[in-house]
Amino acid sequence: MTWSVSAWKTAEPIYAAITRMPFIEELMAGSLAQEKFKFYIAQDSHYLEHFGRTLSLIASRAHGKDTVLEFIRFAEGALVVESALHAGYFEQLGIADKPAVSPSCHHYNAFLYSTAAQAQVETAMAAVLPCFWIYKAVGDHILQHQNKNGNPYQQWIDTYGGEAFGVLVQKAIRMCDEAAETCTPAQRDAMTEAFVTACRLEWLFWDSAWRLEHWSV
Ligand SMILES: Cc1ncc(CO)c(N)n1
Repeated sequence: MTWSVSAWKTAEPIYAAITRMPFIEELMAGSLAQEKFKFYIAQDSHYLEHFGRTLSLIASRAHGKDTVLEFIRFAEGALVVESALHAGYFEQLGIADKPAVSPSCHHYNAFLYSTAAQAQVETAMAAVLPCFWIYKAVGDHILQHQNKNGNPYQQWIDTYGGEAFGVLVQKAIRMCDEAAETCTPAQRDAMTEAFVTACRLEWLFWDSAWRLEHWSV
């Protein structure tokens, strides 16, 4: 069994829980309160900036020029393409200034930075994989089950459920599998642990938007 198949199996209950989250169910129905989506998009624009920086840090540590180049392109995608999507939403939703980073957004980015900086690079690659794979799976899940009539969040759904994002996700999965082949069983376990933690943080990110999370002090 490839590393990615076994990692996904381990994380499957987390993915299943994500598809049942009220944030995702209401996004799919188009009934999600605009306030919650606004909170999500504003935090996600913080997230994507740091995610892009994390990807470039991984690029600099990757083995092999092809992997370096792929991660440079991923970083560019996160910073340029996705921030354009957000700029559109910022205008549409009337978000003037970015709010302070929420605790969960901070936590997720700090996990990615510390893993990218300190863990073995294969583990760092596994830590960023859910950012691709969970979004693709959620995008596909929504496209399959939704009623498309006038959903105000259709652009978001089409971005992650679409073909172009799917190609990137397949590349990210393949590079992790190739990296895992060079690892010992203990190193593969470390990759899986990082993957599962990031899946939990994906859950937390949506949950924090649903709760309009803020710092208590
Ligand atoms: C929190 C989060 N994870 C993953 C993605 C997809 O890149 C995103 N936009 N936001």
